[in-house]
Amino acid sequence: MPSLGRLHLITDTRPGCDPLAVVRAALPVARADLVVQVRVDDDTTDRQAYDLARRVRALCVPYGATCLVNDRLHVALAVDAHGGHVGADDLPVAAARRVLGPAAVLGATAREPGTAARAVAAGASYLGVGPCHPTATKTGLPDPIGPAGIRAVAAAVDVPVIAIGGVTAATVPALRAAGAHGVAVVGALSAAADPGRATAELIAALTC
Ligand SMILES: Cc1ncc(COP(=O)(O)OP(=O)(O)O)c(N)n1
Ligand SMILES: Cc1ncsc1CCOP(=O)(O)O
Ligand SMILES: [Mg+2]
Repeated sequence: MPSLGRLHLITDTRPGCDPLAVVRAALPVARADLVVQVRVDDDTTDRQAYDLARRVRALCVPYGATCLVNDRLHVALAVDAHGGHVGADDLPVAAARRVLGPAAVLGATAREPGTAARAVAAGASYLGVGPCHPTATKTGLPDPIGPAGIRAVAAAVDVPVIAIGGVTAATVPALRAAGAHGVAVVGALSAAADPGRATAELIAALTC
């Protein structure tokens, strides 16, 4: 399995956002270090999710970037994405691995070592761990776990840990020092005035 990119761009499809514009800006900067996770609102139709995922995959491939689909693994298969990401409200990791097959990239959400270890045992290729810091992007989240939470999970598993939740370029160094392989962001890129420059700042923090 190829190494996993360090910067995970999670698409923001809220009103006023242009997810494809952000992806187009990030790709020439992050190239193969970019993972684009197609995440849509719950009220988005499968057809809309399919159309977005198909276009994201087509943009990613020439740069060697990875295209994943959040939650909707049938859409991941339909567009021949590189894999998917599941959490507690999605297919169990073992079932997701059966759906995607052994070669796919499969991410799972965890926030403590026990869940993390079980997800890896069930077939997760990487873990999305958080929320690390406060975020308004997703509601109903548990309390942030901070770099200490990342450290506890990273010590318990041998797959890449991707820190998520309130991540900015300024918070990357502490998350990396705690053991994170990379980070996942929504707002740091979707709300950036210059997503290309914001991508460069995140990549610099991830690779220095
Ligand atoms: C990299 C990464 N980590 C965590 C999540 C959250 O996934 P999940 O818990 O399934 O919640 P939703 O994203 O489906 O609302 C993620 N998407 N990516
Ligand atoms: C989907 C998700 N899961 C945990 S936090 C989060 C949203 C992260 O968004 P942001 O990077 O804007 O804090
Ligand atoms: Mg989910």
